[in-house]
Amino acid sequence: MRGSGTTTGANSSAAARRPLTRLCPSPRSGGLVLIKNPHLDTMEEDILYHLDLGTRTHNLPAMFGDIKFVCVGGSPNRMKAFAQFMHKELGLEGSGEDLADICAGTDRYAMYRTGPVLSISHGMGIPSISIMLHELIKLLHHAKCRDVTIIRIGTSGGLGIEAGSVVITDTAVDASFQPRFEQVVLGDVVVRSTDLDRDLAEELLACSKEVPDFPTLIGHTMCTYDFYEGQGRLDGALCSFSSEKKLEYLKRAHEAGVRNIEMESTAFAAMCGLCGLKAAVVCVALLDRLEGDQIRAPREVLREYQQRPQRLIAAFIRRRLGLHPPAGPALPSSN
Ligand SMILES: O=P(O)(O)O[C@@H]1C[C@H](O)[C@@H](CO)O1
Ligand SMILES: O=c1cc[nH]c(=O)[nH]1
Repeated sequence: MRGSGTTTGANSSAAARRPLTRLCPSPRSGGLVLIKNPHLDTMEEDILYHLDLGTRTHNLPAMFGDIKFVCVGGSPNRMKAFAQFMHKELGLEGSGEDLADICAGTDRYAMYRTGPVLSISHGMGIPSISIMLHELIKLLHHAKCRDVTIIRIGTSGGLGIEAGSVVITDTAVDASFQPRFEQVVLGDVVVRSTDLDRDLAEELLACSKEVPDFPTLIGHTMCTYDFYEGQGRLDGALCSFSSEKKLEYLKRAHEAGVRNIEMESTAFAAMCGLCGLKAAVVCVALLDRLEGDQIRAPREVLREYQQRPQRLIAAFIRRRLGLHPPAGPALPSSN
């Protein structure tokens, strides 16, 4: 049974860590989403402010109760393109071009649904994805969704892999290569596990055989709080280290099993894992960070790279729904 984490005082040593037991999950969820907040039961209404949805204003079970796949990614346009692509891949009526943004009342996040698939943007970085996930997980809970699989489809910097490769994360690690997510709660550091679903990662790797025109691999994903110094880049507005130190760090990451670097996976893995959601992270590498820092590939090439995780996830969802073998060579639109 997973607890919600261990705590340390913000300045105390690791030895002082003690388990946080008050929010332990029930082991029997029956496929429902597990909410680890006793206060929610006492609320008459829950306003999902950043999604522009709420339990009084919307019939969440009717709107979302049959959702089985949730896909998240940084960019609103990418997640719209993914929903439209999935609409075609599922053979649903109409072109899918007119799918409406369910969160149109706010410009924080964008959300689209097609069939049993929900596609949502989360912005850049842990604070942004964390806010979205709090509200999304509560939405799935209020809607009484069951057996939901959630996948982050993103971009990343590769480590020792060819640009355009797709990495399925087995373990999300922090910038010290540890499988943990640290969140400050009431001044204490709460440490949460970043386990992802191994079987799901293997299932996705098996599906990658259906999209053989790019390399797909399983590896650790390093999650950082910044794109520039935080990822060992020499090209930010600030840089406090040498090119030798940078390469030494990235090589150590590679030796620890890291194959790509992005900015959301530890928070995503920790929050989804604690709430009983089967979760995966699938990101394309836009460059090999052992070869440089700047993303130099032309926009067209980058657009095609971004479609790769989408195509893999489409093959996975089709397979799960029994819509196998895959349809023709459709491609997501250019976002
Ligand atoms: O899902 P995306 O492609 O936004 O994820 C990565 C990590 C950061 O959010 C962003 C940095 O460019 O890309
Ligand atoms: O290098 C990269 C590319 C995309 N996203 C990241 O976080 N890092």
